[in-house]
Amino acid sequence: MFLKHLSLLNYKNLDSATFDFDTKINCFVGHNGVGKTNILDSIYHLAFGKSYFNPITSQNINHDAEFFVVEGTFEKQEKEERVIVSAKRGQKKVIKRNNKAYEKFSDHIGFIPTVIISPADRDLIIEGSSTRRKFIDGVISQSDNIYLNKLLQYGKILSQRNSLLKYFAANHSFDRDTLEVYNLQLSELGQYIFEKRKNFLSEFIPIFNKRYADITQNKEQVDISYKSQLFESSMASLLEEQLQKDMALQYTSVGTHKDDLNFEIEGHPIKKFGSQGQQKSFLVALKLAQFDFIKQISKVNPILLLDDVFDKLDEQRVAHIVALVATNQLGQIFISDTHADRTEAVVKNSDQPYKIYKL
Ligand SMILES: Nc1ncnc2c1ncn2[C@@H]1O[C@H](COP(=O)(O)OP(=O)(O)OP(=O)(O)O)[C@@H](O)[C@H]1O
Repeated sequence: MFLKHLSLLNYKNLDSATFDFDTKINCFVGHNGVGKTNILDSIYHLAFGKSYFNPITSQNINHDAEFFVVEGTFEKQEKEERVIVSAKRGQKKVIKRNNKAYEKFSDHIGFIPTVIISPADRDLIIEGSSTRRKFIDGVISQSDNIYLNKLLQYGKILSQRNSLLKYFAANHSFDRDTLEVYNLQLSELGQYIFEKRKNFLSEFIPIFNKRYADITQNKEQVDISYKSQLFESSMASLLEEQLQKDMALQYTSVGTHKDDLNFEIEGHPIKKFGSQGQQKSFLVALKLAQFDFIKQISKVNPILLLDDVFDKLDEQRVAHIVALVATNQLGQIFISDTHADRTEAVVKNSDQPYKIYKL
């Protein structure tokens, strides 16, 4: 699968641009702030229906414009697929595939398998648990639409249950039957999400470990483990046990929305004890494992977006990625970089066809 053609209108700082891409390597080079990352992000937008960097749609519209349009023509299993994402200020975003608008954006997720490696990935290590939940949910959802829909349903019921708890507090009331309806649904969905995440991680972690060992030549031992309250108790029992606390807090304090991942190096949290280089290797391994996992399930090479990696990674890690490109393990790749010479040297080295766009 590859992106053949991209056209942008008023997407962030890009007023109007069109590209005809190579099926292998495409590089965007230019000074800081010219819009290289924004081009990669527009491709991400076609795949996920939102920006990787700024999920607020209206902020992706050029400051001086009323709307943006991103249009991509992909070739997937020898068929041409046209995806258009457009947004107008004050209106709902529209995503179309072959001229037909999606009713549910979630139906589009996974259609254009895509992985991004970016300096912003650092949030996965330094930020709170929601970034790590989003990561695993994103990887699973790209290959499992049922999971994505259950996850969305869970979020909806959770917020309804929280509203109910607030209503009880505001009105000094309690209605066990109504609460029970939410508990039942939340328990079923939570249990499903827990099982899926657990099974996914049992497959994903060995892939990740292998990628980390390849990048670092087996230098140190890293690990990912799944942290969930559901290991101790079923979702239904947790909700029951914590009812008094939830009533006092006026929100649901237990469930899969509290899950997290432990990222460790030699048995210690990588956030506190990993060097910068080890953290970078960890993140690249995580993303390449995402690539492998999606490829294994979808049977196509995901599009790989490499944002600023040459600037932010050291030589050894860059050499590793280039070697992957050279051995043709990857599919179509988009690279952004500030140094034209460096990019050219790297991609020439890979012996693969490429195009360089100077912005
Ligand atoms: N909605 C918007 N309207 C106009 N400009 C925007 C909008 N959102 C972001 N920008 C601008 O886009 C520019 C950043 O573009 P981008 O991140 O793609 O740069 P880059 O070429 O990748 O730079 P670097 O090499 O520093 O990463 C900034 O100048 C930013 O202010």
